[in-house]
Amino acid sequence: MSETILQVENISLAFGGVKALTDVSFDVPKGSVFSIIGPNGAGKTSMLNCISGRYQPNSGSIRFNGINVTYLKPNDRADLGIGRTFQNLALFGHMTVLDNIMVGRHHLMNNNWFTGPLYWFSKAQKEELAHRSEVEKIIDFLEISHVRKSIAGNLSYGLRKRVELARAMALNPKLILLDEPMAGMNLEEKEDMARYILDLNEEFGVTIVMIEHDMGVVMDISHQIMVLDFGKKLICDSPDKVMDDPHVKQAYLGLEDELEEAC
Ligand SMILES: Nc1ncnc2c1ncn2[C@@H]1O[C@H](COP(=O)(O)OP(=O)(O)OP(=O)(O)O)[C@@H](O)[C@H]1O
Repeated sequence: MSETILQVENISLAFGGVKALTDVSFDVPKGSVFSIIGPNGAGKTSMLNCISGRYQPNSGSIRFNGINVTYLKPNDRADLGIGRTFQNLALFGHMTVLDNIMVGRHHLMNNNWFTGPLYWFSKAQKEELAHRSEVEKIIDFLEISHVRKSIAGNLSYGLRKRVELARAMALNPKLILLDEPMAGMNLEEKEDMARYILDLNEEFGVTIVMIEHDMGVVMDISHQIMVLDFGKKLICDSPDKVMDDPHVKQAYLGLEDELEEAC
């Protein structure tokens, strides 16, 4: 049986009277691509936010590599190896691509406001160069070398999404949370992004938890899919079993054609 990297148990979360999540439990196997799907407002982003630490659930627990992270701050979870990208782009638009990715690296740096001024005299310079070389590897992997010095805000949407992935990778995550990585992309950009996600998973061994609305992509690259509906888990299984499930078809009523196509 494969090892579990993320164990989510009985998570419930409410905003006032709105129940965003009700008693949701699931396990993510280490090294897998795990997708969360469901209609609008089903609780997908809320679940990602509970895992990253942006939201604290009202009840339940989240364990990462056996460590209870339920009440840890987002930065502490990042230190343990949980990285993420956002549904709406969260890059520094006025900074270069390179600087945006270096920001993702900062939590791994020992250099700080105190040692920074000693840059030329201390280990800080060496450290900066080592980090820079790691960042260059990521830039090569994601094929964004040609825009490394460009201002992030001036890039096409597809490229900005790729830079965001690069920044999340810079953190050296063991688990990466992707919130709609292909939203707003054309077909070619989607194919590229799907390939990068698969390579990240297969070559770098990073576990992926992804929210994505494009059912074709979800079916193609996921090992497991969890379906949420009105904040509750409907099913969590292999892509084929999920798409055959009558409750899933019911939740996606009106989207049967899309489901058929994806199958
Ligand atoms: N910060 C918040 N404050 C109040 N209500 C919220 C907040 N975040 C989410 N909700 C509510 O919780 C429910 C689940 O929202 P969530 O964004 O998690 O769904 P989703 O499945 O990601 O939707 P979508 O596919 O549209 O992004 C919705 O009813 C939403 O309005």
